[in-house]
Amino acid sequence: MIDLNTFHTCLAKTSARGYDLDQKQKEAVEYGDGALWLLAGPGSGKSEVLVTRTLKLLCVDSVNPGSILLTTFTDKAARNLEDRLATYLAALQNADPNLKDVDLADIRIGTLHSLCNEILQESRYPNYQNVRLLNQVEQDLFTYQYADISNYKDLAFWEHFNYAVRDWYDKKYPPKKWLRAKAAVTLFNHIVEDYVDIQLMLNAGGHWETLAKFYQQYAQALKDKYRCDFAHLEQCFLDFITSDVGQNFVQGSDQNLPLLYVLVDEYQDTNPIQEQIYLALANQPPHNITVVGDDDQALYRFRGGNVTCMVNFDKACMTKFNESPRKIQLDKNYRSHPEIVNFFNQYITSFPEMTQPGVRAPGKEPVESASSIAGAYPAVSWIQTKKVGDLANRVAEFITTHLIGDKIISDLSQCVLLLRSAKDSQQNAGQFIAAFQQHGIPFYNPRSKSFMESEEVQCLLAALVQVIDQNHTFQVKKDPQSKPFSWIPTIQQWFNTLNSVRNDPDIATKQLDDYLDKSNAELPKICVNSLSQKNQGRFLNLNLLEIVYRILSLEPFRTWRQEPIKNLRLAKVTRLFEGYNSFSLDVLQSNTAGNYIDDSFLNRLYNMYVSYLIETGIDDEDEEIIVPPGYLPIMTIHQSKGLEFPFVFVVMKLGREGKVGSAQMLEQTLAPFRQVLYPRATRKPEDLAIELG
Ligand SMILES: Nc1ncnc2c1ncn2[C@@H]1O[C@H](COP(=O)(O)OP(=O)(O)OP(=O)(O)O)[C@@H](O)[C@H]1O
Repeated sequence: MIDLNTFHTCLAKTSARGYDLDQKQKEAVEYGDGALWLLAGPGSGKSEVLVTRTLKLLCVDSVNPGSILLTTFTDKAARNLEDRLATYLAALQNADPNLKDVDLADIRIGTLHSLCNEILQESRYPNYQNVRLLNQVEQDLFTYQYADISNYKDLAFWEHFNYAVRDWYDKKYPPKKWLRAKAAVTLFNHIVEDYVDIQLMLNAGGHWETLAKFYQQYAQALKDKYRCDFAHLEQCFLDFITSDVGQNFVQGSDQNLPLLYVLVDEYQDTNPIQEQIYLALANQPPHNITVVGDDDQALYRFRGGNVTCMVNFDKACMTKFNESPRKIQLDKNYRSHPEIVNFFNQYITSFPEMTQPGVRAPGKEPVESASSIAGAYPAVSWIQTKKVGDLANRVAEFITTHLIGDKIISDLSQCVLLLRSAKDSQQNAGQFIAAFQQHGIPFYNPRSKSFMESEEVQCLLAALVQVIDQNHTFQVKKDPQSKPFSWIPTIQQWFNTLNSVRNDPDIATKQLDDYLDKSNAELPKICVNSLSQKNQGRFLNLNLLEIVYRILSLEPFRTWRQEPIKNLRLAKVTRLFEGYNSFSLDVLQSNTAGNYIDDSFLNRLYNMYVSYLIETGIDDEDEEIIVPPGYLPIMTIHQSKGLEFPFVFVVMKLGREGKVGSAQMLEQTLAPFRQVLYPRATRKPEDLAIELG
């Protein structure tokens, strides 16, 4: 294989990384056997080090790729690791043809969920046989349909867990069914991910006991119906890995190589059950586990990420392996101007809560500036106004007169505007968009419209409703209290959007018009005619998903699907229908006379599925954003993760830092029920630390 010096020299070439690693980075790459705890500051090259360490194992130490598991928090980050590995390996293979047999395809690389699923299937683990893995939407639908908690209307119970209920405005009444189902999903996921001892919760009595029983019913329903959600996938994997069969997997067998190295990126976003999994995977001496993360960049608390795992990795190793990990702090920042680094150091310790013992990783030194960016200019400054509109105007003026006027940037895509939400409503990006338009600043805001507000999604849904509900019966549907359903105006809005598209002379809608007219008249007839065919009764062998596919094959959807953002959204609707379809609830049915689709079918569709889309909204945070030249991008901090910009505007409300978020409330209230690996402190504030460019 290749020797260490040649390895470093080759990667430092411009054809690969383009710079040599510093001493601490190299130390981390070269570290031998045992647990390694890499505490990294922002822009300190942590992913770079993890990738280089993996390659060093492969190319210098000749470790078989099949013995390495490399994981991170999101699919996007996993793809990024894969890309870097492939680029650098190609450079190494060029330098040394002996490395040509190193095959990255054999590394187990991906998010933990994807790896757990893959390994359990490969190993044919009996408890995970013939199980359908539910995605987020399917878990919501499952809970709505099969979890008893969704029908539980006890006001005192929901008040007790009110921090888990989103958008519950009228607290005089229990939350509506969809809000209850969504809150239940949050609570159940946390129970599993926080590694809660359900017996402790049962013993606690009162609302906790009620919750524990509801959880047990939900977990049983999953089993009975051969479904599994992501949190239970992790639990199942932990059971597997700690079983004899699982130990065979870790130690190697005829079927697979032993798992010798576990490397985890973004460890600050790990949750307690994942922590258990990683420790179990590395349970064999010499415990080759490397974790990399920055406890000041824990962004995914709302998805169950729990920064205490990163902060206490030493305690976890001591408890589990009776050994301390080697701690290396990557404390040089290669990305930002020294003034930004200074600002960051002060900002992060400016909250009293962040200086409490056990809240940040022990002995963490301030970040040192090491970037080549220099110059005596105010690298950090702020604009403070009372009204958002004034702020938006000042930002727009700053961009036109200073950044462009003084030639600080050569292209708008070198800046980014970061907001809590990029939606174009007044309280979010709306006033910035107005100010940019006024100042002639082209902007790129792919998430300006929420998923459900976008033209293509509304048209697709309206077209589907038009096909199956030709009489627009949705307009007169009433809830159990005989009040019109709150989602009716939204469906009407979809129709307004569809009609304006159909009336637009510049958009080709002939195919769609024909299909809608024809299917409208024919669909119920086909349903009723199938009565005579092969005992199909009044059911038609056609489901909603097939109608969705049909609509998508017509203009204007064909053209829309050529546009990446629209295509992503349309594909997502299709996936949503696939999820709905998997419940086998949507068998199309007509009335006996064959002139309209049966009401019970429509009621289920509207009450369960359409109201889900409308009331809970769809999250499209994770899609990759590619910023086009010439445009100023607007995005959320989560969307910007992994991207670099020379100039960053961060919009924040002063004073919100002390607010306790719902995820944090969950973390704190569940803490007494958690199975204790070691004692840990929890953080008080929302702890959102962000890096300026
Ligand atoms: N030793 C080094 N010399 C010069 N540049 C470096 C060095 N190490 C890292 N960099 C550069 O610093 C930047 C940050 O690297 P990388 O993206 O790996 O950091 P990170 O710690 O994962 O970032 P983040 O904090 O955003 O997660 C990159 O542009 C990288 O090329």
